[in-house]
Amino acid sequence: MKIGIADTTFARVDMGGIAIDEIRKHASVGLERYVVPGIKDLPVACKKLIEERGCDLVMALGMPGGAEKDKVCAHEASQGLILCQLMTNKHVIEVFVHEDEARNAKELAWLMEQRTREHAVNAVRLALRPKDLEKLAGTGQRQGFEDVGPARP
Ligand SMILES: Cc1nc2c(=O)[nH]c(=O)nc-2n(C[C@H](O)[C@H](O)[C@H](O)CO)c1C
Repeated sequence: MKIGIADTTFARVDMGGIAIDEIRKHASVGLERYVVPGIKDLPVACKKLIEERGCDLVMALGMPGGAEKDKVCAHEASQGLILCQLMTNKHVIEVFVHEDEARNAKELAWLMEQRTREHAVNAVRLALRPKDLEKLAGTGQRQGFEDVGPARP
C-alpha cells in the first residue's frame, strides 16, 4: 500500500509534512511526496503519483487564497482532481483550506494543521480500514472546525 502526498509552495503551512507525520502515526505504508507551485498543478501531480509512482490513494493538499481569482482557481483545481479520480479509478482526497476561512494567521495555521491531520486519518481509513468509515456514516464529521453531529427528528 502506497499513499501519495501532493502539496504546494503557495500554501502558508507545510501541509505535506503534516500529512506524512499523521499517516506515520496510524499505518505502516509507503509514502510518495510531490510538491508543486499551486493548486492548479495538483491534478497532474496526483495522476503521476498514481500512474508513475504506484500510489493507491493520494491526498491533494492546498490553500486557495482569499481573492475571487483564487476561488475560481480552486474550483478549476477541484474539477481537475475529480477528473483525475475518474481517469485513474483511485481516490484523491482533496484537502483545501481557504485562506479566508480563518480570522487571522494563527487560526489559519491551526485550521490547516487540524484539517490536514483529520483527512490524513480519513486517507488511512479509506485505504486500509474502510469499515471504520462505515461506522462513522451519517455522523456529521467535519475536518478542522468542530463536527456538527447527526441531525435528529
Ligand atoms: C490566482 C492563483 N491562486 C492560487 C491559489 O489561491 N492557491 C494556489 O495554490 N495557487 C494559486 N495560483 C497558482 C496556480 O495554482 C498554479 O500554480 C499556476 O497557475 C502555475 O501553473 C494562482 C495563479
